[in-house]
Amino acid sequence: MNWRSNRPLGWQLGLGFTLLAGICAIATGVYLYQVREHLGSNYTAVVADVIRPQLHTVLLRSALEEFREHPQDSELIERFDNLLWRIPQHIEGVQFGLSKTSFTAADYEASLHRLERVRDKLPGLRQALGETAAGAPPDDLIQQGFAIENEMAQAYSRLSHLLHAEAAKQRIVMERLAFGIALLILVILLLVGCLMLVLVRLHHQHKKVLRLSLMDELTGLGNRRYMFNFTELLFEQSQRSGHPLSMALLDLDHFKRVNDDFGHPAGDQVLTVVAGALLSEVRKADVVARLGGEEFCVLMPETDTESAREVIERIRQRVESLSPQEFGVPVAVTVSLGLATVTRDDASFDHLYFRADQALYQAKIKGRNRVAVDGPMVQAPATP
Ligand SMILES: Nc1nc2c(ncn2[C@@H]2O[C@H](COP(=O)(O)OP(=O)(O)OP(=O)(O)O)[C@@H](O)[C@H]2O)c(=O)[nH]1
Repeated sequence: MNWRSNRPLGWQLGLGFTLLAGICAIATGVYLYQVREHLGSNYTAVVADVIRPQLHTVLLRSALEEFREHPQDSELIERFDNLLWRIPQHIEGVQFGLSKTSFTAADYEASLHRLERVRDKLPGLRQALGETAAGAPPDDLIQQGFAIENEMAQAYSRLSHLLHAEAAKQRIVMERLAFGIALLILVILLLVGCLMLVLVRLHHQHKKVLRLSLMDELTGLGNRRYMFNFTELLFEQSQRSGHPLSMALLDLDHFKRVNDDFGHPAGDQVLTVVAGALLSEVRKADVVARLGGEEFCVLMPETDTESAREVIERIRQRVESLSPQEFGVPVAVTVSLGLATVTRDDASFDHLYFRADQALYQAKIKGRNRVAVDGPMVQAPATP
């Protein structure tokens, strides 16, 4: 397993995306700070304040045109008077609205100056209106009225341009902001995706490490730790249910000679072939492990001594029948096996293990290549 090379990958991915997300967050923050002034201004209200008086400018002009035809029309005089009354109110509204925006005074100073002049001229226009109403010719009224209308038209037109330019800027700001937020969301999604990927990989690696920590690398069988994972459980189950549990220990005979005569790699090959043979002779429910060196173990749940003895005898014969071709070296390999089955006297699994080991010892000292059961020998020594 390439455990070492995967660790930096997860670390780099995490760091890379955290940095990217951090940079995006900082950039968005700085940008938001910069555009805050634009977004904070209430331009919509000012636009209304400017458009309304622009309409009154038009009304003023058309009323003045009417005065040429009907100077003493009382309805016209009343309408005109009403317009004059509203002009200062609108000027105040515009002044107030502009003060709430982020415009600097320099942006709208000239326009406000014109509107101030309009306000100053209004009393004179009112007086001219009164004189016209009293029967005087409307020339003075029309002349003063057009002068005021001209000032107002220019002032509101400049303000209108200013607001249009600002609205265009605001639109760009909003577009960039939307883009920035979309980018940020994308980065966050990518970050989450990558983190999930890293977690999945770590989970797989964890499972792999766990599996390898329980596996014998040479033979692919479980190792000593793997076997001890089962022992307590199987032993307790057997004690509780009263069902038999048998344990066999298998040890290769004179294995040292194989190493000495043909080298360690040949010895490894012999161990691997024996492990395969061992595995092929047991049931799926049995637990097979290599305890270390040339020693193996088979745990057989729900198996009494007689049945277990048959199994391990079969294993012994199978190993004995393996050909030198299968080992890759000219050797005849035999194994000795010790068997023990759980009894009422076994206080722990260790005791069962001890008895199986004792039986194995018996098989060895009686001449090897044989099966020994904890207690009496069940198989005659094989021919030397
Ligand atoms: N090739 C190989 N040899 C191993 C491995 N583990 C242990 N051995 C060898 O197995 C041999 C065991 O030798 P001994 O304990 O004397 O046992 P034996 O030669 O089988 O003799 P008996 O068990 O008494 O029949 C030693 O030479 C160890 O070096 C392994 O993984 N690969």
